[in-house]
Amino acid sequence: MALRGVRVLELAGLAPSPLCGMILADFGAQVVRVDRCPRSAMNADVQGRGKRSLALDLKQGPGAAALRRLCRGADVLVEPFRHGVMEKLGLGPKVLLKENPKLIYARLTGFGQSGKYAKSAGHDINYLALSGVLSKLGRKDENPYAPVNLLADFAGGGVMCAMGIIMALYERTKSGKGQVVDASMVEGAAYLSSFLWKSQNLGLWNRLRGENLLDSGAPFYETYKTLDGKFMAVGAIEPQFYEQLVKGLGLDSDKLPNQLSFSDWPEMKKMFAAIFSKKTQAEWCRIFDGIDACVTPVLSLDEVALHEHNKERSSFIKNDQEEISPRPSPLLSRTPATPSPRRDPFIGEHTEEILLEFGFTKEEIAKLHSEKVIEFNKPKANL
Ligand SMILES: C[C@H](CCC[C@H](C)C(=O)SCCNC(=O)CCNC(=O)[C@H](O)C(C)(C)COP(=O)(O)OP(=O)(O)OC[C@H]1O[C@@H](n2cnc3c(N)ncnc32)[C@H](O)[C@@H]1OP(=O)(O)O)[C@H]1CC[C@H]2[C@@H]3[C@H](O)C[C@@H]4C[C@H](O)CC[C@]4(C)[C@H]3C[C@H](O)[C@]12C
Repeated sequence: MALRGVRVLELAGLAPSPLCGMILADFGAQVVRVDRCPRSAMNADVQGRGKRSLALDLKQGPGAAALRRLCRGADVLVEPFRHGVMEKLGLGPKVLLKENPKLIYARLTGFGQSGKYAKSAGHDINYLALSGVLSKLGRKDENPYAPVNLLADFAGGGVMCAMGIIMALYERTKSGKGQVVDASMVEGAAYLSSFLWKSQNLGLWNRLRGENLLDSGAPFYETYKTLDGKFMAVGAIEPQFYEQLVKGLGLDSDKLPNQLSFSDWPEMKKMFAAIFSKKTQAEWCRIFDGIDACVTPVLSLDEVALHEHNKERSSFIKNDQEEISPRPSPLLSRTPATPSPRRDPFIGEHTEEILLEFGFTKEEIAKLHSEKVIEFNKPKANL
């Protein structure tokens, strides 16, 4: 696997950093999630695939010292806290990079390691708002709408951070040096949305939110409800695909307004909606499958794995617990990801084995355990 042999320490955080760690684990890295200790009531990380868990109290001196020792044997550290927390623990980049100059020290935050908000709390919607991107999302005459926590937390956060780590690992193969990856979700969300800025002069965004080509303004770039209460997604932008769409709907384009006649779009949408509501999703699929009209069914999370296209590519996988989730992407031809089929780790499940691997003696481990700096959580063997 592409990242085989890379040793990652992921300090347990909320959604973004766990995705970053899971991506690295899926592509072969050995990821140790450092969980808080004493253990919190529930494990909030639902992206623990392929990771192992070490429960370590960083607020106790021996706990912070233990993490420093772990970092001396690691390639990557991912920390998900607001700016200044690691420094307060005596675990800032200056300390850890001095002890291990090859360490990739990834800092995944909302606002970055500097600036007015660096120490402020926030969540996806706040970062998306500050990036400018949220202002472009939403339907006509409605408030801006954040698409779940996908754009800042995951696309602009976890994925961007993983990309930064992998770039720093590649650079290290030439320089032999580590560095700090300052991954701000505000900047990550904005960066992946560069198209919004770069296409300003194309006339794509001249109108109010929800009245443009790609933001639910156009009748040919929209979702429509079907007779059975499901939906079809229409993305027929180019004239040749739009022509196929019109034909599939049983209309004659010669009798319709010009495709790009903005003022006619609202009426066109009503007409398309009325037509789509007359047939079931399956009936529309029989009409549009196989023709270039850019029309696809809106599938639920339960349906995706059963769709023939996704089945043919094994785009969704099942783990030992019969849980379905997306296969890691992209698909590398020679060294594909091999996502673990095992359940996610319990907090502290691997504390002892990890410390032994990193050179701690049994006596040292016993002392840390007696001082409640670490916790063990060996699951009961299934009898
Ligand atoms: C699923 C829900 C989340 C959805 C995603 C949401 C929409 C997001 O946007 S997540 C992205 C949040 N932002 C960032 O990650 C940016 C960077 N991080 C931060 O800005 C902050 O961490 C923060 C704002 C997110 C949180 O601030 P907080 O003050 O809590 O923490 P920090 O200032 O960073 O400091 C960390 C402190 O912790 C100490 N620490 C860390 N590790 C250790 C350790 N190993 N040992 C000892 N101490 C440690 C560190 O020293 C710091 O201490 P100080 O503060 O004293 O310096 C989920 C959203 C809410 C979840 C639910 C909730 O948490 C309650 C339950 C908790 C339970 O455990 C699980 C079930 C919950 C119901 C839980 C369920 C879900 O996870 C949520 C709903």
